[in-house]
Amino acid sequence: MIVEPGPLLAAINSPDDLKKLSPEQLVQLSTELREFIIDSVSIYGGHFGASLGVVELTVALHYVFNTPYDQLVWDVGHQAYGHKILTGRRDRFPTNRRYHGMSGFPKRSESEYDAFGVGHSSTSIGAALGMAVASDYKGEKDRQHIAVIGDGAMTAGMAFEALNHAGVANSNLLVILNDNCMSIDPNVGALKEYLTDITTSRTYNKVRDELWNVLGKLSKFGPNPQHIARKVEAAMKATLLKQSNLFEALKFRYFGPVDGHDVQHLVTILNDLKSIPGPKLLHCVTVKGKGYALAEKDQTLWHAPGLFDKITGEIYKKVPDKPQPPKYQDVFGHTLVELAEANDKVMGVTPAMPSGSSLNIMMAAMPDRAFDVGIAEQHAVTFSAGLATQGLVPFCNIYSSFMQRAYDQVLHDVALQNLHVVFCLDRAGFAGADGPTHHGCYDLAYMRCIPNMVVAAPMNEQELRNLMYTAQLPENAGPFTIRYPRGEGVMPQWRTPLQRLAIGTGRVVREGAEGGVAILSIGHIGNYAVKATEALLAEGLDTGHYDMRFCKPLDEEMLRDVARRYRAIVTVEDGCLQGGFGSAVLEFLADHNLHLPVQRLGIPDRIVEHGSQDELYKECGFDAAGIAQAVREMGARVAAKSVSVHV
Ligand SMILES: Cc1ncc(C[n+]2csc(CCOP(=O)(O)OP(=O)(O)O)c2C)c(N)n1
Ligand SMILES: CC(=O)[C@@H](O)[C@H](O)COP(=O)(O)O
Ligand SMILES: [Mg+2]
Repeated sequence: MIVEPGPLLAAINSPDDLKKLSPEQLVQLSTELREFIIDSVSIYGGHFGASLGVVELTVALHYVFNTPYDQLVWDVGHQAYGHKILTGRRDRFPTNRRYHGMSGFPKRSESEYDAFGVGHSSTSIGAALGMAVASDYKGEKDRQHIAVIGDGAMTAGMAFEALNHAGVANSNLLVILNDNCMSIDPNVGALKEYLTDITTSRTYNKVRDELWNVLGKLSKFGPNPQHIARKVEAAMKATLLKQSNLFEALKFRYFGPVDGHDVQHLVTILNDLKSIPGPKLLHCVTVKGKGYALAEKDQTLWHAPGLFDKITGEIYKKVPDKPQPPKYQDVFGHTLVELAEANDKVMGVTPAMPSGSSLNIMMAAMPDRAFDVGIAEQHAVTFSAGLATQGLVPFCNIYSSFMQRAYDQVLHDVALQNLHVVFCLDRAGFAGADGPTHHGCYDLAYMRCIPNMVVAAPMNEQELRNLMYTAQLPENAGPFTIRYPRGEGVMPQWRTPLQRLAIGTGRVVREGAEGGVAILSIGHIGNYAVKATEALLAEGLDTGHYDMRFCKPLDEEMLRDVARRYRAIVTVEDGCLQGGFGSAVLEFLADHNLHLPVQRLGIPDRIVEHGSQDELYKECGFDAAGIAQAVREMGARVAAKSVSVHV
């Protein structure tokens, strides 16, 4: 099905075309752009509410500024669909987030209009400031630099680090704060309260109302005391908002709050701001999901709803004919509550992903023991460390790729002090359609090299539960990482009894023929190895399979047995090959003089783009067919070697 753009939108192939419209036509264009996004996302999927919320802002920005010469940086980039459509990518939209298709986020390699590659939050101000300082250096005085950042992204330390720098850099930087009072879930924290306060101007309104009343009652001010009051009010507003304004305190000129859905007013304001040099912030108030009633109402659900019927609003769900396995994230969420009910030391922490991690289950059941700390991965880790110093056992759940932000905190605040923090890294391995910014490729490698750290990955729901149970036991006090992928596991009946696992022990999935090949897998990808061994058996190749469960410490006894029994090994991980699980196996074999050929399967040393998880496993050669092929090749290799030795 093709989505037809409205007549104005159909004629826009670049911002130059947009600039031919009159300011009055921008209202109609905004309606058409919004319709196009609704139609497209309903059919092709992707992020939804955030782009709807910035339609007018997007139109106004490209209308007023001279992009791409003026540099426009979108924070996170999940709201940039309108930007992509107006900058020559309208007709590519059906490929959005598809394998080999357009990226769901701005990407420098995709368009000159994408000034900065994004996906992770809170980078926009720093990047735009870097561009602004570079322009200063090059003498490009006329060049504008704009960062569009949401209220959620503004909660991160990185955003404040950049504001702190920009305030004294005096470069030509415009920060647009897109304040819709939402993150993916409702935004949290004191900054949110502050923004709500200045948006509704509670303090100012209160003082103004009191003054108004007093003056209205006093006849001694003359026939129209409220005329005087208006003048006083204007002066008071300027003083009150200026003196107490956080951004003004950081040496930004603060403008707003303004209605972010009034496109013509936005054009006027942006034109005015263009001529004001130095750091300035425009506070826009918008509605996430604007223009699609259901998305305005349930903003979390409609952040990225999947495919839906745009008329009825029904979100399509596959109706299975038999019970399906749950998502790993839900197993985490329910199991954590179970553990917390039995152990009053167990706590939960998420940096802004309560729904995505399913920590919201514990937040609802035990609100005093589960915390959304905002988009603040570093803080989430150090906060967890603080809890642990007091004998509590925090489960700090962070998406694997977002944890990259908090590496020093894991090392410095947790591992060095050997604190009992359990890191649950969701979205480990390929994240899928979100692409390289979100793939959790590196965690096995980056966690494995940290002293005191246990690193484990479950192959199924039961193992996730058992690992979580094991991790919180007092005997395992110390840092403990459990990583698992996006999506479903394999066990429809997943509420298995909780069992302690001995640290550093694997599990024999299948004992293969002696002298053959053994597959060593870590985590959920082991299920693809099961399919491979079944296919190989049908060909007469009886292949061993070991679910190692722990990347650190490795099951050394199991490895010695494997080295004795088989003549070659294939390791499989949905993580980077450099320094990951396969590397750990190689190190062990080398360190113990165990000489047998090893083929490592995993994520190669290059950027793997977006696509479905299965497409990416295939691309990297570790789907079931790829694993089976590697075993065949290893089998042939050792067979050839033994023939030549005997000859
Ligand atoms: C470092 C990092 N942590 C978490 C996320 C996940 N994430 C993506 S969008 C988002 C909410 C952003 O809220 P806001 O900036 O207000 O934008 P809105 O969706 O409201 O437009 C979150 C938490 C991320 N992309 N990057
Ligand atoms: C933009 C962003 O970072 C999130 O919206 C992310 O796409 C969520 O990913 P999941 O769908 O895996 O929770
Ligand atoms: Mg927001």
